[in-house]
Amino acid sequence: MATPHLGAEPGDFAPDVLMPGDPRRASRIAETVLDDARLVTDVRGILGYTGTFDGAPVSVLASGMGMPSISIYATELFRFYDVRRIIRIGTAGGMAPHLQVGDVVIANAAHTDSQMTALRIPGIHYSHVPSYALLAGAARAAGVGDPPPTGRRRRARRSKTYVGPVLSSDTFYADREATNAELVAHGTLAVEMEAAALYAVADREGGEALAICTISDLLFADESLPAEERELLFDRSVQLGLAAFASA
Ligand SMILES: O=P(O)(O)O[C@H]1O[C@H](CO)[C@@H](O)[C@H]1O
Ligand SMILES: O=c1cc[nH]c(=O)[nH]1
Repeated sequence: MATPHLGAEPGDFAPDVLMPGDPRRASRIAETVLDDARLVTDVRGILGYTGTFDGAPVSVLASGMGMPSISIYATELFRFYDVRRIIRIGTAGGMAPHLQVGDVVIANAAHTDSQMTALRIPGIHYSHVPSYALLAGAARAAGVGDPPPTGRRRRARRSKTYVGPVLSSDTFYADREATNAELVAHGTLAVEMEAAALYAVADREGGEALAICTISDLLFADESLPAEERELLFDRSVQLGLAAFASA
């Protein structure tokens, strides 16, 4: 039975789902990473595929942009399709000054300016946190906490992976320098638009979730990638997400 927003039948989705915001990124992941991927839903242009990776079933479904959108898809996956784990494969704006475009942030917490989750439990400031097992699996795969490389490898600045809090915002075009400075002073690494709601939905539905975002813009340096390059920013985050699925 399809849901209002997904055309798939029961059993069409794997228990593990990768979830980029962009439907084109979902197609590229299905085409380039999964084996035997088949389209299972295209309602509203939100594309979903199921295939395998290293023999294990894996799905990829776009979330669209923003917390209302990802909340609908995550709820329907957990509630009606027996999905157990969702890893968001996103892009984000770098807030902390040590970040560079192409770096990856694994979100161990998500602050938010949204009312969606503030209203979830009256009187409570809800903590938006990921599945510890998925977080630990992704961080281990990324070598976070390992000793720094020595010798020649040390010289090249490759894409780096960080674990830290993100801001999940309802607004992409926000003029809030003072707020951003305070957030950075409190350890926030990057801004995106879905992780907090995904974490809250996973908690509510008894599932597990994690957000892994690639930096596509720098808020402090006026650097921003064009749309076609954002579409391609997923290699490292998908690799870490799949490793987290396999290890947890
Ligand atoms: O690239 P995705 O996964 O869509 O993520 C980021 O990009 C969109 C804004 O450009 C928002 O959805 C934000 O969270
Ligand atoms: O939400 C987002 C995503 C990418 N870059 C931003 O600045 N914000």
